[in-house]
Amino acid sequence: MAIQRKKITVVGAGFTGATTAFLAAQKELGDVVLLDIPQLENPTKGKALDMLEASPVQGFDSNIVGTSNYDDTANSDIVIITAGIARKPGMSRDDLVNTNAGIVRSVCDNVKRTSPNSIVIILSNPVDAMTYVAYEALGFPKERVIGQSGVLDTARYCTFIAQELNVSVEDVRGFVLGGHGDDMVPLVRYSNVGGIPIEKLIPADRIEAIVQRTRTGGGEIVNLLGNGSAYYAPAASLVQMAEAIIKDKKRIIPAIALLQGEYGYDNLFMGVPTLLGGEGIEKIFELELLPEEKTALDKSADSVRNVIKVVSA
Ligand SMILES: NC(=O)C1=CN([C@@H]2O[C@H](COP(=O)(O)OP(=O)(O)OC[C@H]3O[C@@H](n4cnc5c(N)ncnc54)[C@H](O)[C@@H]3O)[C@@H](O)[C@H]2O)C=CC1
Ligand SMILES: O=C([O-])CC(=O)C(=O)O
Repeated sequence: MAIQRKKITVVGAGFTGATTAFLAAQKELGDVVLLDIPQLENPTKGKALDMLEASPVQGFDSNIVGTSNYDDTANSDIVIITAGIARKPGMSRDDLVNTNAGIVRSVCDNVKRTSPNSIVIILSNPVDAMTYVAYEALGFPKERVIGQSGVLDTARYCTFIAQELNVSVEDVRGFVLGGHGDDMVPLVRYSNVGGIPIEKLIPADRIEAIVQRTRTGGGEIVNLLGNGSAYYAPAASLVQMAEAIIKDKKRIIPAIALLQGEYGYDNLFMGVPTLLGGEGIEKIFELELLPEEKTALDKSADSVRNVIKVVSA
């Protein structure tokens, strides 16, 4: 019997979407369909063809097509949603909420029709609220609606720790809990380098500086770019999540999940450590938090709730 390649659709062929498509193809995760609005059909086809023409040089056999027609995305295994507007200097992610909620809803109506069995990963900001919007619009089981924030936030955190100690990023472990906003919660107590707790290696004031820089890491890039937001690290993060699902790797990865009692929150989408495998979110890990950690997480949860209120009103 012929082996069926996996099919990955990336909705939104802008900076994050195009980069994600290329990275996913380079890793041969499956065949990639890149979709944008009809007004951008030719540029989307052009980007996809350009990527495909890199395949003999890079040595990958994934197919990549560009389209504006959801029929071409039919029966995708994974759909990654990057559609929407990005912020500019002076804006918060929450300023995007109304515009992007409309876009994510309309994208999800199409995904529901054409790829009813897919696992959907949402990137569009404000991403915790957009994951809620997608969940409502798709009507899929909660395991199959996942938001991306924790891989990226953790990657930034680990980058800064590795820089501080001048050690390999490969030996740095940690993770970030909470909403994808300036009050996210990097968990210092669970962070280590080669198994050594970072509190034994980095002075407290420097750890605090790293935590703060992580929280505002997206804004740092927005200010440097001047006309858009980060896309290389976000795309790499999406591809790590897609790979965990496609290869059923059962990785422990922080992701935005629907919380129904976990950490004391009900019906809230927020970043928590999850087990990602072939079924999507196969488990949520609930850690015991110190009172100050729980207070910080409550603050982040309140911020997420306030944004979700805007889109559920
Ligand atoms: N959750 C996270 O960690 C991150 C989230 N983001 C968010 O991802 C989103 C995309 O960012 P970029 O790719 O940099 O923006 P971009 O502006 O480069 O690309 C967005 C693309 O979406 C397309 N689009 C708009 N409406 C659409 C629709 N109805 N159907 C299909 N495509 C549609 C646009 O035409 C555009 O090509 C933004 O909301 C940004 O804030 C970006 C980085 C990290
Ligand atoms: O900062 C932004 O607007 C984009 C984003 O979510 C990030 O890079 O963390």
